[in-house]
Amino acid sequence: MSDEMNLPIIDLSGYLNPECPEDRERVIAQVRDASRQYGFFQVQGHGVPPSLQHDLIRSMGNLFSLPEEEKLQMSFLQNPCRRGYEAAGMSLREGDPLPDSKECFYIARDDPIIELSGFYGPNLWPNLPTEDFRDPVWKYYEQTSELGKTIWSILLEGLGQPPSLVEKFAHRAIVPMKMIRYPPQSSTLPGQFGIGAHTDFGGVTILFQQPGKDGLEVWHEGKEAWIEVPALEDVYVINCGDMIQRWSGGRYKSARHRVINKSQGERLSCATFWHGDINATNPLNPDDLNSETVGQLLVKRFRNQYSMTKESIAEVGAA
Ligand SMILES: O=C(O)CCC(=O)C(=O)O
Ligand SMILES: [Fe+2]
Repeated sequence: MSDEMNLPIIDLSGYLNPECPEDRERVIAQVRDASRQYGFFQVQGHGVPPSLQHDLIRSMGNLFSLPEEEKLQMSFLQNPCRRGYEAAGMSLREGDPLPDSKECFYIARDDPIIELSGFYGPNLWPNLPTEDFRDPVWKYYEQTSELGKTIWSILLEGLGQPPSLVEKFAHRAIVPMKMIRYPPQSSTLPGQFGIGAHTDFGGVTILFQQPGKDGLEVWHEGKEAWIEVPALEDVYVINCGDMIQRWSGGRYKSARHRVINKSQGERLSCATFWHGDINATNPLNPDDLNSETVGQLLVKRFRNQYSMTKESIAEVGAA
């Protein structure tokens, strides 16, 4: 069941380049209200150039059209830092009848040395000319990573905190980026989702939908309805993950969402997840009894999917 509701579109330029103090305050209030009501909102005036968004789409096309065999050689399951390729049909959520139809490619911070169970380490890059993938994708990563941190500052200000509080958990922030391809719905099985209903588990998600390729739906608890989020040119979808919901004492929501590819052909999207430092605990409430860190959350998420050793789990302090 869908509904007439729309997620607000917020113009971030009032925060990034304010002409008067009211501009910033307006954006902070809009972000706060949307995060309370929906856990989701859309933004324009975000500063990521459209040309870079187009370069990302082109690069993702180059990657996903590589032969399946070559993609499988980059499997993230064989990579010590969980970077690389996830084939279609590999994610099955509890309660879903069928696995997701999506295929993905993961990158993250690029560190020369593998540390802390691979949460820090080098990326894996496909064998494509650098201008056809690595350069534009990295540029895009850096820009959306910056945007993620800015959104965190705005969210913190909405809770009456100074924007600089973000620096407390941004020393070597964990920021994975997931490039996603959804096959045409006609080539999926009946009842199969592009990505089944889930909440994001961590911090801020910066989601880019290929313009015109609708498919994202967000659950509105109050109305008990799925809100369709159109894929608009130069507009990002932002949402709060479970960690934000917890850190904010429930003031900001982490809303369930899913993807059913509504376009005729394939659909591309890209999610940058700005979580925070691996050992970060709730900066809003040092007395929070649930002091789960970003690293512990990540381990929880991954331990079913990967064979993580006891030692590597202990390294990030997760029993
Ligand atoms: O592709 C999309 O529109 C949403 C992706 C998503 O929800 C996720 O990767 O967590
Ligand atoms: Fe998600």
